[in-house]
Amino acid sequence: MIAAVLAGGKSRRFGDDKLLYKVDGKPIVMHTIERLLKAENIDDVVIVTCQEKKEDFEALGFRVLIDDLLVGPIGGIFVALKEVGDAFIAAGDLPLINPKFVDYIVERFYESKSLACIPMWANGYIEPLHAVYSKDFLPILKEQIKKGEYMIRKAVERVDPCYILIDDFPEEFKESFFNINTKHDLKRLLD
Ligand SMILES: Nc1nc2c(ncn2[C@@H]2O[C@H](COP(=O)(O)OP(=O)(O)OP(=O)(O)O)[C@@H](O)[C@H]2O)c(=O)[nH]1
Repeated sequence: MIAAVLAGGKSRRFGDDKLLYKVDGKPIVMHTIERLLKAENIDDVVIVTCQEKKEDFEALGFRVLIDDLLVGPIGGIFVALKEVGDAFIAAGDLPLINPKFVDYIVERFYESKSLACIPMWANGYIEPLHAVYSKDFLPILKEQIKKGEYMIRKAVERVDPCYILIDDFPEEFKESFFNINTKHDLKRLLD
């Protein structure tokens, strides 16, 4: 399966583009990508970003898809599924993403035959940017985007997704969801 890394965000909370910010000599997005490529079920990575950042991300050596909807992550997922079919969708700012957990989610997706396989916390909060979606989810995304309803949760609730209860997993799997929003979040990575 292809992993599509969303990289069309504004990084308002971070300041400059957080995905290109270097930690240990490597852009944060490369930390995410290298871990994704360690997953046995991931064959390759594509990056979904806006036209202006195309070259910056191409320089990393991966295929870049252009998202010109720019309506938030839901638009990035739409572009990815349209271009590559079923995909593991990951935010670019997940430097601790766990390859074994990624493999587990992909396996559950194949077994469940659902349109989406999404991790969920016990309080009902979902992690839609660390999840697998089927290309058959495209018409639902299209309708939601057309309506101006950009919350991924709303699209997901229209199908019967396979939810994976995160709380049942060990700490190293939970770390997979640690994401960078501000410069302060970098501290945990560097510790
Ligand atoms: N392709 C694409 N990716 C997006 C879009 N919006 C956000 N992303 C990506 O989705 C992931 C999560 O984004 P956020 O951290 O919530 O948003 P952000 O815009 O990057 O950051 P803030 O401006 O601080 O909210 C990041 O990897 C973003 O690059 C979009 O419109 N298109």
